[in-house]
Amino acid sequence: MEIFREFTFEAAHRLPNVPEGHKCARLHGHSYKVIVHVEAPVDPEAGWVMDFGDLKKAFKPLEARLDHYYLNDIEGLENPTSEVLARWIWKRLQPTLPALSALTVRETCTSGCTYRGE
Ligand SMILES: Nc1nc2c(c(=O)[nH]1)N=C([C@H](O)[C@H](O)COP(=O)(O)OP(=O)(O)OP(=O)(O)O)CN2
Ligand SMILES: [Zn+2]
Repeated sequence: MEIFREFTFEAAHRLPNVPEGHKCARLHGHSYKVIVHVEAPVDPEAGWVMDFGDLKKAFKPLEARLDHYYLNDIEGLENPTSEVLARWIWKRLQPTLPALSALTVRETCTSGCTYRGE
């Protein structure tokens, strides 16, 4: 079964590689939403895949690194598109969450991406 937990953080960014005149070349911010999915069998004794609280603990260091920062200043996020950010988070979360199955990064209510580690 697959479970998920949603996290939010606020951050500023600009996209340095967009075509000239693109609005996203300008400094702006987002209330990012990250949805972390974990897939594993339901433990028959506990009745859950894993404790949502442990998911929260696993994401905490990432939230601390991203919340209220200028993403372009962070190593690996010099071009902080949703896609780059999803891969960046995956790489850092997967070692502590080996059952990580999908990661959705939403920049706005209507835009985002889902990464499955491919
Ligand atoms: N594939 C991607 N396209 C875009 C990304 C991205 O990360 N991956 N990022 C942006 C910008 O960061 C932009 O801030 C968000 O884009 P957009 O959805 O266009 O945002 P708006 O809220 O301004 O949308 P409108 O409906 O036009 O108001 C751009 N593209
Ligand atoms: Zn943006």
